[in-house]
Amino acid sequence: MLEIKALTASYDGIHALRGLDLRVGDGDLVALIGPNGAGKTTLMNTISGLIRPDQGEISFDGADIRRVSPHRIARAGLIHVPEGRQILSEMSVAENLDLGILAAGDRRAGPAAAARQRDLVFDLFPILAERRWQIAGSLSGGQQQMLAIGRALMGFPRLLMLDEPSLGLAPMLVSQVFEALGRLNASGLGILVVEQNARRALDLGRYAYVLERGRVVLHGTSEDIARNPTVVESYLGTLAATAS
Ligand SMILES: Nc1ncnc2c1ncn2[C@@H]1O[C@H](COP(=O)(O)OP(=O)(O)OP(=O)(O)O)[C@@H](O)[C@H]1O
Repeated sequence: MLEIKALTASYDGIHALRGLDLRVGDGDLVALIGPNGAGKTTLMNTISGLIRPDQGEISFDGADIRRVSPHRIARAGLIHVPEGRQILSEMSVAENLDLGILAAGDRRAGPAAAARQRDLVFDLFPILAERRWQIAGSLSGGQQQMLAIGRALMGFPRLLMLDEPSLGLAPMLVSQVFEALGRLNASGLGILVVEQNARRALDLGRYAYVLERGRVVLHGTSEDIARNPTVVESYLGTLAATAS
């Protein structure tokens, strides 16, 4: 589904991605972990067309998307929930969800399919149904994250990319959001998720990539990564004390 080869990207000549390979198959749930500055956000922004790569390949369903605009990438079914959520805080929950339909473009199904998709979002996050007429900016951080995911779902994604969906969320809300991601994946949706907390990432994903300084330094099944001595020492050991 998503295939990345030898990808490089930079900011004003400073390399952020240095020859990165990654693959997300149909219906996979893949977690990206790594320290601050490893390039996780840059990778997501490059995949979704917000940053032009210097070199390398990015293909989605076999099509080269390196020079494709972000809205066309979303139309193809690759939808990005950026870090910081970026919901429209002056608009209601319902209006934010309706805007998500635009991402589907030509793939947009009729009103009946959109209504079914809205029901799916409300089933996944019942609080959004309760608050559908509320101004989005008045939601809690966790509810805003649910809205950001809900809005992305309204674009009928085939691969959903999420950048740190747990950032700033209370542990109970993290569990709710991750449980929702697990349910979506079980229904066939491909998911690529950046998660700062390695323990959570490995619990969530079936497959994981560890990024450091713009490169993949390790990848494998979550069980294998969780047993890797370097990961245990660098990520799990120190995080065990702070993990919720
Ligand atoms: N807009 C920017 N301008 C210049 N350099 C940037 C910019 N954004 C990121 N960088 C640099 O690119 C590298 C990768 O950053 P990136 O934000 O992709 O890492 P990350 O793994 O997502 O880290 P974090 O967990 O802190 O978000 C870092 O060295 C960072 O300082």
